[in-house]
Amino acid sequence: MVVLTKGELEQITLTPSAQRASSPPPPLAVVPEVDLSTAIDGTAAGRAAAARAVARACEDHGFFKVTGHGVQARLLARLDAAAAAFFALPQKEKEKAAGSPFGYASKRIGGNGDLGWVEYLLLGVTAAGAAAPPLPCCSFRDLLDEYVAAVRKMTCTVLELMAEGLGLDDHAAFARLVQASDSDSMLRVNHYPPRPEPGQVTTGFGEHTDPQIVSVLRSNATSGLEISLRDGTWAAVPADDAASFFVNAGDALQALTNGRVRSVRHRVMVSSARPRVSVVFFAGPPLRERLAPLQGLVDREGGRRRYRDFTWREYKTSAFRTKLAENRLGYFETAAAASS
Ligand SMILES: O=C(O)CCC(=O)C(=O)O
Ligand SMILES: [Fe+2]
Repeated sequence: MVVLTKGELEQITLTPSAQRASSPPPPLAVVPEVDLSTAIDGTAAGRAAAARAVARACEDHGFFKVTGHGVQARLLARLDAAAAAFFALPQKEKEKAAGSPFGYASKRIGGNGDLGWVEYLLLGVTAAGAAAPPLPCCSFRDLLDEYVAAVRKMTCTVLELMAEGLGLDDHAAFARLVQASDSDSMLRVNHYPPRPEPGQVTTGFGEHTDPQIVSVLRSNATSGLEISLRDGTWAAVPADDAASFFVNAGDALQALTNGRVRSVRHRVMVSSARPRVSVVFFAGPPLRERLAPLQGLVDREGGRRRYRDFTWREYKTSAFRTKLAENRLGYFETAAAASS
């Protein structure tokens, strides 16, 4: 993997609160693991077991690891190599792909002053694949399309299992939103260079919840990701083996499930001697989609509805005005949820 030597990231001045010079890292998270192969090519009983495992992992943690997903290891290795080659380009070259909201950016996350020790490519995803700006790097663009197709398919399998495991009659309730030709999904490729000062820990990506239904994430087997547990403490996600994916529930799923699945707060802390590269597929609904807690799940709570209806466009407009760390879903809570 590539290390930036004299990049512009090194000129970021982060606030002292973004640094963690001496405090010990948080304990390791126990991340549930679901083997999708039993659902993809297994028996009905295997599928039912995988559905239960996905639903349990969602309800307990909102964060889990999937293996046996069927996405080819060769594709993942090629993507890692292409991402490393892109971020190793001279700054001027990378900036040819700069844009807002999509394209290359460094250190600025969103439009409200959030900074991190990160540079990234944010891409829209269309029915045909990744809507990338012209990228000054070889075959990156074609690979992104291939990757999006494979990961979207796997994400939809996970979402079908989730609906099944949560006991919904409509097993396509979540997956349909991501399969729609106008689904508002995105892909982000993040690069966190190692810190130049030994022992220094810096915020790579400040704490936040992801807006979409789920985010499906993998990295180059490098640590840094941390999740907030139900009691509010932080836990470090053990580095993955570069062949598995992590699934992270987002705000849209929390609303659709009437709060039964929690959108997991997470952040990336950078200390490692290795650069971290992560690739995140954000599976979102169409902008026009009206999201409301699913009736079957509201009924199970004695009719108590925790979120009011909102279109995905409304959520995004509202979230766009906030800082990264804010509780963006709070704005859509009903009085019943706020008082519970
Ligand atoms: O780099 C990571 O592992 C997580 C990044 C992240 O949370 C995001 O892009 O939303
Ligand atoms: Fe995130």
